[in-house]
Amino acid sequence: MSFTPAVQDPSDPSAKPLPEVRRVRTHHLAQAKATGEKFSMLTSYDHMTAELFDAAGVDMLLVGDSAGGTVLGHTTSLAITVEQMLPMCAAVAAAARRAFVVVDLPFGSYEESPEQAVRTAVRFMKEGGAHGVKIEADESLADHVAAVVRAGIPVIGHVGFTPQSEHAMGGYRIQGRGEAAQKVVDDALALEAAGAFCILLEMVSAETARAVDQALGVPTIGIGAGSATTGQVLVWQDALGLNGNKVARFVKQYADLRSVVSEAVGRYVSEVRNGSFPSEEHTY
Ligand SMILES: Nc1nc(=O)c2c([nH]1)NC[C@@H]1CN(c3ccc(C(=O)N[C@@H](CCC(=O)O)C(=O)O)cc3)CN21
Ligand SMILES: CC(C)C(=O)C(=O)O
Ligand SMILES: [Mg+2]
Repeated sequence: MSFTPAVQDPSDPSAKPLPEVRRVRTHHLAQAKATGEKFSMLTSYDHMTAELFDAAGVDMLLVGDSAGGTVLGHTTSLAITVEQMLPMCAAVAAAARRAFVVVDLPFGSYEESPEQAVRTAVRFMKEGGAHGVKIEADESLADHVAAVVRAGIPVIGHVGFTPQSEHAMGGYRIQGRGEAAQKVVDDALALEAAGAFCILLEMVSAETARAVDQALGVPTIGIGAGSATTGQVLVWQDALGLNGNKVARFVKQYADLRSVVSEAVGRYVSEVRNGSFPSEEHTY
């Protein structure tokens, strides 16, 4: 998405001072669907990656509950709490100049009632500085989404494979195959009717994702959902090759940060061991 310049080469001598950056807004994402432009989303859980990804032109930053795995070392999406995610959200929001910052409502923080969903979403907007929230929901939670929307909070509805329901779904499985495609379409339509400004599709066939995108007026974001969606999202540690675990087939690795970091840290360790660091120039 290109409505405002996002990237500038700092070594370009003809570069003008950075213009005021215009924030990505929900209507820009709606426009992108209308004009056939694509937009990018990447997760971020801290200030420095948020600043980097924002400056590199990422349109939306997601403070995902995937932080449970990538930051806290959990093996499930179920354990991370609101109290753990709030400071991550605040750190990302403080760094994002252009990107639209979305935070996941974690498992257990929105299912009880529309009131609970509003209360949690308000905390992320107020204390976390988020610009919107993402809620894993099907048709049956549409009234929770509607209540959050009524509070003036932009909501992304997350359908298809929803990791917080992994036990109910029988594990990490591709959703919406064959006859199950209609359920994904119905869930997405119900969340759109509830006021969601965007629908995220996780691990559904490209065919199902295309059907959902065509059925909806609002834009879609995909992860493991093919290329028909208006936006794409990946977990940053997966996309940049920092994740040492096996990553899903939908991940493309744009860098190999593990080898960059291992090599650099290895040199640091050996220079400390052999006394060559610190040298004169790093000494007062
Ligand atoms: N680091 C990380 N990356 C993610 O993409 C991610 C998270 N964490 N946490 C929350 C959810 C869970 N996600 C995942 C994680 C793994 C698979 C996976 O292992 N998929 C396999 C099997 C799919 C199948 O055939 O049913 C694959 O090889 O793609 C899928 C989605 C996506 N999200
Ligand atoms: C994988 C994305 C969509 C997510 O929900 C997360 O990072 O938690
Ligand atoms: Mg999530």
